[in-house]
Amino acid sequence: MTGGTMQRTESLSPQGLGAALELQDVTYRYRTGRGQVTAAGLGPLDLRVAPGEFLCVVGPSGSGKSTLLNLLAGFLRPQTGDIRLDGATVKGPHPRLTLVQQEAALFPWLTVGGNVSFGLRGLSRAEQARRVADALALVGLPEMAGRRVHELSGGQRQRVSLARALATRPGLLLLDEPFSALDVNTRARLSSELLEIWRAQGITVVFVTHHLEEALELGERVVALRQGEVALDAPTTGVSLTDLQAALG
Ligand SMILES: Nc1ncnc2c1ncn2[C@@H]1O[C@H](COP(=O)(O)OP(=O)(O)OP(=O)(O)O)[C@@H](O)[C@H]1O
Repeated sequence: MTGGTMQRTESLSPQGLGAALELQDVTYRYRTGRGQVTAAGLGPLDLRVAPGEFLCVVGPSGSGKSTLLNLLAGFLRPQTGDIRLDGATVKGPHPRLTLVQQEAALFPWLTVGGNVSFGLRGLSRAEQARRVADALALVGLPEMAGRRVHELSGGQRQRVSLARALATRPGLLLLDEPFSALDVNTRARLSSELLEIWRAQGITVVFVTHHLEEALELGERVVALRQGEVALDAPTTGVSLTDLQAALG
């Protein structure tokens, strides 16, 4: 583990939503159709992310970023080691964490509000309505609950996708290239909005991106993956673009 990340308690909001994440000796190797283990995958990986920390993960295509996110989200189970969220092993999709993907996967037959409340079944109608309103306000779409998804721009769809994730009040927000399909200006606006939300909510964030500059601008800390292993893990204040490029080879 590097750089004092577990001491960063000052970014915790009073709500203290952020979860602690810990990966210990995690490996995952893909198998061929015949069940033979390949060299492709991830690990062995040790990583700790402190409550309320904003970690960016970068790496070239095939370096293991999606594998890492799928492991963190509980969609894949590690073949060795342990992934713990607030001390408890992640054994599958977990209510304290949520994943926002590159393309907003919204249900076209539901309204914006219906999409945002989708993960809130089981809560009272009043609580669902409150959370939908709060989440849409957080992403800057306060009046959009009744709108149809097909009426939205790409940036608005991604905002709704983020609102849907935030409405579940996650402790850990996983983001997989969430803005890469958007134009440069929308991307910059959404990035700064995400930072504001993170500061206000104190959520732990793991943000995967191809863009090294984006990682350095957004994250408090950056992990660079290369062929499934950590090539660099450091606070972004102490890393230059050249350092990152050099680490990735
Ligand atoms: N379903 C799969 N079966 C076999 N190998 C896989 C599978 N998915 C990924 N891999 C391999 O595992 C390694 C890591 O892939 P992964 O998708 O995690 O990389 P990535 O960094 O997310 O790439 P990209 O940026 O292109 O999405 C690569 O060598 C890839 O070819």
